[in-house]
Amino acid sequence: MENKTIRITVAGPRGKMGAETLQMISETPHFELVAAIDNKNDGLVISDINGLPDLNAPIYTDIEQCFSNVGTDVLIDFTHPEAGKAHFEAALAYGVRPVIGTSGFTNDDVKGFRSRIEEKGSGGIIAPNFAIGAVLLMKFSQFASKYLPDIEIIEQHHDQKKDAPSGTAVKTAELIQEVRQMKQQGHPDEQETIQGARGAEMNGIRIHSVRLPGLVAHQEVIFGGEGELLTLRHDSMNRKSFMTGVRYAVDTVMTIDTLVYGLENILD
Ligand SMILES: NC(=O)C1=CN([C@@H]2O[C@H](COP(=O)(O)OP(=O)(O)OC[C@H]3O[C@@H](n4cnc5c(N)ncnc54)[C@H](OP(=O)(O)O)[C@@H]3O)[C@@H](O)[C@H]2O)C=CC1
Ligand SMILES: O=C(O)C1=N[C@H](C(=O)O)C[C@H](O)C1
Repeated sequence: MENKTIRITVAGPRGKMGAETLQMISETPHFELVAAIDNKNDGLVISDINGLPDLNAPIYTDIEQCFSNVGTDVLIDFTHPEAGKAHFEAALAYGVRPVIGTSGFTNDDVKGFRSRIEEKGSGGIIAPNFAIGAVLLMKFSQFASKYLPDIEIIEQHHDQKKDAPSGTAVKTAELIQEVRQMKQQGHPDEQETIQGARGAEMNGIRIHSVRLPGLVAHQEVIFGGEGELLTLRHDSMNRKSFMTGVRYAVDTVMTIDTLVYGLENILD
């Protein structure tokens, strides 16, 4: 049976993830790019922008105007948290289903998204990481943490990343917290002689953020036990690595009436 065409608007089309998403849409027969939301280039079309695919979709700076003019089923957002929150609200107001890849949201932001989706009876997906291997790393880490509860997370990203720690590291710590007894790690009297030396702390787990040119998106979760270490690692070598998950999220969001936070909740 042929898939019904899904009409998609992309927010952040000039960004690293937005541009890759446009390419993925153009290669997916049942996806149609109907518009893009940018913070400039209002009135142009995607093919007017150097380096973007040859697509005729109009660019809007005003998302409400976009949704009033252009019938959209799904909004894909890869921008930054403030814009993502505004875009999420606008999508719900116009009956558009949000698929949000932007990271840097707080716990309260996610709670807010959930209650807004429930009020509207709509469907939405927020995924801190769309790479299948990264989702597996998170689940494997959750499993391992039952047996090896001393854990440190090291996430490594390109130096253009604005948020730290990464959404993936935060989600990993959240998944671990669901099964691991609260535990303060390290020596109880440990002191930092340089602030930040031990990284950020979440639920008793340390998270270390590395930012360097040359990196894309990488994460290690290190488990320490008596006389043994376990290291789980995932590497995204390019941004195509996220596209299988984005495609899957777009198809899935059309079939749900709740907020899904994390791709692990919808993988079979
Ligand atoms: N879930 C996942 O699997 C992944 C998530 N991400 C997350 O996605 C987000 C984007 O990442 P990335 O593409 O690398 O970042 P980029 O900085 O390359 O792209 C962000 C784009 O959003 C644009 N933008 C900012 N504000 C608005 C707005 N109000 N309306 C429309 N566009 C806007 C920026 O424009 P300008 O440059 O003019 O400010 C820029 O073009 C980040 O939060 C990142 O952490 C990244 C990779 C994978
Ligand atoms: O900014 C990025 O690049 C990435 N951001 C997401 C995050 O914060 O976890 C996902 C992936 O790590 C790439």
